Amino acid sequence: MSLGRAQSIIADEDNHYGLFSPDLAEKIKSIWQDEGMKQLYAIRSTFNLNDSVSYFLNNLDKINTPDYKPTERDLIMSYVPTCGVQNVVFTTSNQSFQLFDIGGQKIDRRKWATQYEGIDAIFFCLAVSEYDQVMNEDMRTNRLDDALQLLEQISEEPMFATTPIYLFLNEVDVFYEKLNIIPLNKFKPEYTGEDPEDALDFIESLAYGALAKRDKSLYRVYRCIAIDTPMMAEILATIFKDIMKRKK
Ligand SMILES: Nc1nc2c(ncn2[C@@H]2O[C@H](COP(=O)(O)OP(=O)(O)OP(=O)(O)O)[C@@H](O)[C@H]2O)c(=O)[nH]1
Ligand SMILES: [Mg+2]
Repeated sequence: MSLGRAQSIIADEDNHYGLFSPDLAEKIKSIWQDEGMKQLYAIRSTFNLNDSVSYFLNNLDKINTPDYKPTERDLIMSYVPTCGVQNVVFTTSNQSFQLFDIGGQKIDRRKWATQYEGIDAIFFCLAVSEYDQVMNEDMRTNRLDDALQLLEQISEEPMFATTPIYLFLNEVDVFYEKLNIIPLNKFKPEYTGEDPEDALDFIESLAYGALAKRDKSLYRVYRCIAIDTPMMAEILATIFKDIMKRKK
């Protein structure tokens, strides 16, 4: 029955954008409840499905209304790939900051380094949960290996020799959830630990390895869940204080 519903959703291409008809919304909800779908969702990383899909499908009734206005939470949960470089100016603790948000996709990386002389800090976000995933760009390169290699490259870039790097080991929640289904040693055979903490320590040790040639005072490592706003507020407050202290 679900297969028939799925096929009719795919065929109904004209109604994929904008408000879904009640019939289409019901079909989507019914498929989302399907047992097979639950099993498929548990292995979503094998086909690079975004982690916030459950959030939006669980909230379909709220979203699929003509006067729907996204909440702050909805915006945090949405994935909008950064194209090129986004320049954001914001104020915190009476201090203005300029942030260059650089897309992590390979195509955006060509613009790196050459433009960023004289910056006060680098924020590097590494998704620890991506240990089993490949890059969309080539469907081959392991995402964790790629991120670690890029971290090492930035860490050793002469232009950033005195720039502090704040490394976010992000998506710890997804990482813990995933470990039960996809063992870490399947992708990192050298990992011999047993519990989730060992696994995170192991990933952290890989990150320290990538930063090894850098003076210890020039980087800080944080484990985090970016969608946990209070957690991020606390971490970022510490970081912005640290940046200001370094500038004095
Ligand atoms: N569960 C969970 N989801 C997260 C976490 N961090 C980010 N996400 C989700 O992952 C997606 C990340 O989106 P962005 O922050 O736009 O991604 P990005 O890293 O800037 O990606 P690019 O712009 O392509 O480089 C969003 O759907 C977030 O809700 C996390 O710690 N836990
Ligand atoms: Mg982005």
